[in-house]
Amino acid sequence: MSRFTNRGPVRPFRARLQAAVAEHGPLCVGIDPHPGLLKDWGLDVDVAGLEWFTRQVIDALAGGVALLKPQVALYEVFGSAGLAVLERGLAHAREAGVLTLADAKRGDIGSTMAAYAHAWLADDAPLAADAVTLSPYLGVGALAPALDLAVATGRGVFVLTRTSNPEAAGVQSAQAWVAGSGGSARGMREVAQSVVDALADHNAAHAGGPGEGTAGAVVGLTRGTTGRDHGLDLSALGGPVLVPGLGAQGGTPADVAAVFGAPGGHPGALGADGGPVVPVSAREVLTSGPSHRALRAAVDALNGALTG
Ligand SMILES: O=C(O)c1cc(=O)[nH]c(=O)n1[C@@H]1O[C@H](COP(=O)(O)O)[C@@H](O)[C@H]1O
Repeated sequence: MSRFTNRGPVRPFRARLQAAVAEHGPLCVGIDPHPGLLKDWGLDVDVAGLEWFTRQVIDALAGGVALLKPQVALYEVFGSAGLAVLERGLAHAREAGVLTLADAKRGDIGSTMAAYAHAWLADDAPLAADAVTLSPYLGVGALAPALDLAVATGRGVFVLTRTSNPEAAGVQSAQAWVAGSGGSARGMREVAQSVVDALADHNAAHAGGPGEGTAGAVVGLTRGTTGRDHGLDLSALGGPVLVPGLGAQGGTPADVAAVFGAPGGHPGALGADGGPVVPVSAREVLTSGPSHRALRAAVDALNGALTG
């Protein structure tokens, strides 16, 4: 049965994200159950610990945060039992009314991509989330099954453009020849920018329709970007921007403001219909658990600093 049965028309993911950001602030909290965190929370590093950790984060933060981003890898390490925990966690978050972004970083050739898309974005999929992260190394065009399914089901995708890890620069900053399509011109362009431009073309094709703003970009915040522009032209993106790198990776709320302009989506920085900008923190927030009150306080403090 469709998860949207009896819910009426589905609002596009970006509109739902914008509403959640307006209500709670821009922060996305990563649910990253690292073994060290499980131990710090007094849990065993096993499936029961994973389940308890996941449930506590959701119970503590549903109703207080715009977006939760479970890190799929940290469930996969437990095999099928770990994926079952993730499945139950996604269902619990859905019931609790908090948006979820499955951080699976999928990307493959078209026919396989269709299966990945179904796994994370179809109404009847056990692991369906509100959005999923994608990797464009096989070409942004290869991601079409996911972008199209997200449009059809009112979900979203976040595609890696400039990631927060230093090793990425060699690939993402390389110059690529772009043949030009949609609104983007022919010519040489940074790989990261060519991905942004392809996402902008997708969003432009769905502007004003049910798939508006489906394609988001991941633009990492790192120590290296402090005080500088992120070096991408996001003005035509027309979708949300996920910004990992806060806290454990060295980024601060001041860096978000410096690099992206006003937090939460700034019309001047992203174009009139761009955003919202959604900074991510996992470990920095999670280390304050397992107390629900402390987790919520950590989120409130970060949201305050991001919007202050
Ligand atoms: O797609 C992501 O979420 C992501 C992209 C990126 O460029 N950098 C990055 O750190 N992430 C993810 O964001 C989370 C960051 O976790 P913390 O460094 O603990 O806040 C991890 O789950 C990463 O896999």
